[in-house]
Amino acid sequence: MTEKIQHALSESKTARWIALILISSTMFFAYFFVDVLAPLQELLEKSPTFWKPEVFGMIGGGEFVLNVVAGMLIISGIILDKMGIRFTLITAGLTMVLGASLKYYALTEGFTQTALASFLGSFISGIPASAKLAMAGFAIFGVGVEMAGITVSKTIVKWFKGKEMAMAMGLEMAVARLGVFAVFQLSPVFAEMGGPSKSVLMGLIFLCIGFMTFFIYTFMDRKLDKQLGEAAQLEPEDEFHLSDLGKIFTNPGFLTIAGLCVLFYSAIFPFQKFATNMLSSKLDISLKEASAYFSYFPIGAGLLTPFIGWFLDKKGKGASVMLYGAMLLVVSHLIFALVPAESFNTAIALITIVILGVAFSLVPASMWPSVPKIVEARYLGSAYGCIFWIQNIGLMLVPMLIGWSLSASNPGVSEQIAAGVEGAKYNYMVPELIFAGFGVLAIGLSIVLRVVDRKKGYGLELPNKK
Ligand SMILES: N[C@@H](Cc1c[nH]cn1)C(=O)NCC(=O)O
Repeated sequence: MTEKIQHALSESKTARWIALILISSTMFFAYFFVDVLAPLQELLEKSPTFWKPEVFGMIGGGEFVLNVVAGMLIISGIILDKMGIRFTLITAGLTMVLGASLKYYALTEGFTQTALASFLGSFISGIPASAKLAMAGFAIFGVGVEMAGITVSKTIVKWFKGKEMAMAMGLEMAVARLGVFAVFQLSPVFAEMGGPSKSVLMGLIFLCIGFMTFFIYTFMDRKLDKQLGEAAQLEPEDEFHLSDLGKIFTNPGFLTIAGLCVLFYSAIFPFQKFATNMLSSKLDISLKEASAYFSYFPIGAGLLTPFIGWFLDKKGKGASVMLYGAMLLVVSHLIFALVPAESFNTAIALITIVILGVAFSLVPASMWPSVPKIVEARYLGSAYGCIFWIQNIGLMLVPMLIGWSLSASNPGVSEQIAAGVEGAKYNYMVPELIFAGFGVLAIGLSIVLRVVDRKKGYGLELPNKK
């Protein structure tokens, strides 16, 4: 058995990195689609869609509805542990393409003429028919993207455990963040060519390419499993049981990391949806320019993440790094909230984006490789599923909260924007203070995590590389 492991494909550096490139490429396209409408908030507020900030926030949160309410993320984790990596990757890829196709259809002219559009427009008149269908499509896509995320994490553990695991996870996230960079650069350009539906169509085409890279990877995965043979087969007592969910939800390390995860990411991903409009309002610049500035946030974070991962593999200090990330998160959101528009300029905006980008590399780089240290390998997929489920509750509700708080703290502005009033813009102080509040709570939980780690001996401060 030892010999089999020694000759396994995962022992070849080249094979490991090829596997990583293939699965990361899909995540590039998936993250592109996640934020494809983010730079287009103001366009969507106007004709023909008329999506107010609350509706825009609801669509953003809608991505996570099925994962949270129907428990799809927990089910995805169980599917992963029971059915394996190959089956789950293909299912995730197809689900993303299906959901994205629906979202695209919702924004086409063709849809507005259909009986479905009349039916969807016949109830809850504050939410346009296009928004309702787009939300349904995005919710289906959301099941796929989260299923893909947990499967990719488990796949990286399979190939890199005991080797360059944090660095590999960091690189995967870097490639995914490049997808966010690309979308903030390209989505406004595509929208100029044919409106928001053109941007979504391009995102859909990219997702089809992403499905192909997942598919190609499955051949490597099959080969690795064949080579490992019985070494890869779990003993009956090692199999995943439903009762393991109880173990996950009573594990103090898991609960603290999950809490930290929902707080931290609630101040990042929902912020991404509103950041273009916030920068454009605060700096008084066009959406295209604001979107281009903001694109440096994911790319900066992405470039730094593998280096932080490399450091964590060599030196450890994972729990402390999460604390520093939470601190930087608070600093950046407080700058966005409290520096008045008259003093806020491009330099301050870029410096603040860099601070937030550093936070966005410190926390993910240390958080995801920490999970295999606190749970057993046989239910690792379910543990990732459960963490993402808790995270998705925040990602579902926070965009709605932010959209609502933006409208409530700026009475009459959305009506002015829809009517095309020159110079009408939002003040983002209240939403930014809400984001900073999540960061403060995340600092508290990072401190708790360090205490729990010391008490339970998870080794979160130890290097990953043996
Ligand atoms: N929930 C996942 C994937 C995701 C990205 N945007 C919305 N959902 C996640 O948080 N992955 C970890 C990361 O740091 O990207």
